[in-house]
Amino acid sequence: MQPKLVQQHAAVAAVDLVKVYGAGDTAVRALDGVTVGFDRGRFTAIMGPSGSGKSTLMHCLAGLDTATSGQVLLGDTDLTRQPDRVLTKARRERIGFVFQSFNLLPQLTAAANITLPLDLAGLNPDPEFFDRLVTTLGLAGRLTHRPSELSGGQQQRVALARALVSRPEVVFADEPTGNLDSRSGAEVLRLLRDSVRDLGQTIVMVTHDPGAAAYADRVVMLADGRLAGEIDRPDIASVTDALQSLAAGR
Ligand SMILES: Nc1ncnc2c1ncn2[C@@H]1O[C@H](COP(=O)(O)OP(=O)(O)OP(=O)(O)O)[C@@H](O)[C@H]1O
Repeated sequence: MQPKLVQQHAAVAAVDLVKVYGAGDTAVRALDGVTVGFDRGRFTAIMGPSGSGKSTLMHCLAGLDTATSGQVLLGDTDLTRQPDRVLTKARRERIGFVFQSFNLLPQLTAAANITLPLDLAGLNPDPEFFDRLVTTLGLAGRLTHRPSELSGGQQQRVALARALVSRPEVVFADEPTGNLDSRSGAEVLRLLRDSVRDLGQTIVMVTHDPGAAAYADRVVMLADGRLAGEIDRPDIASVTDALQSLAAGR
């Protein structure tokens, strides 16, 4: 696909992205020329076999890792051409993160964890949006609690509020339900989907779980560091079939 076409509706895009770890005989080509756009206001899941490059792609898209060649476009900004201080600012102000391990600060209350990225950027939360977010996420009665006083599902909802509160251009979610029981996991996935539907949020999620991917609007498949197909409006059966075909080398 032409880079211009990929970029047009994309909140974030990779253009001919290559990532090589190491050098010489032991070099690993984790990304081997990936061109893909992630549309604004959509929920996309990245899937593929273990070692296919999912985490590497997400880390490069989020400016957490540098690519060997190619471009990462966040809106009109080419992240691959920016000095560290610009990358740090972009990560803080334009991108939200949700990790498998929640990554909350144990000494801070839920409310302080949620507003931390804004505090670090010297910005104030929009009080109306903050209230709407914590009410929607079922956290209104938990704001003074510390992470150790919250269940896993509640901690992940705090992490989700933290990712959404600045209305970032993209939220990256890395196996966000990996540490949750199936009920709490389903709740977090519903909330991710609702934030796309109700707030117009753009979400890119890496997952191994076809059940989680079925909440997305689109699934992008990777194999051996390359794009290996995509599914529009996925369901569990179509995702499982595609993964099985990849595993069988078809
Ligand atoms: N820091 C690193 N140094 C060397 N090789 C690496 C490094 N990180 C990843 N790799 C290699 O790059 C390839 C892609 O890894 P990556 O973690 O992106 O895959 P993945 O699809 O996310 O895998 P998984 O589903 O197992 O998490 C793998 O072969 C991996 O071993």
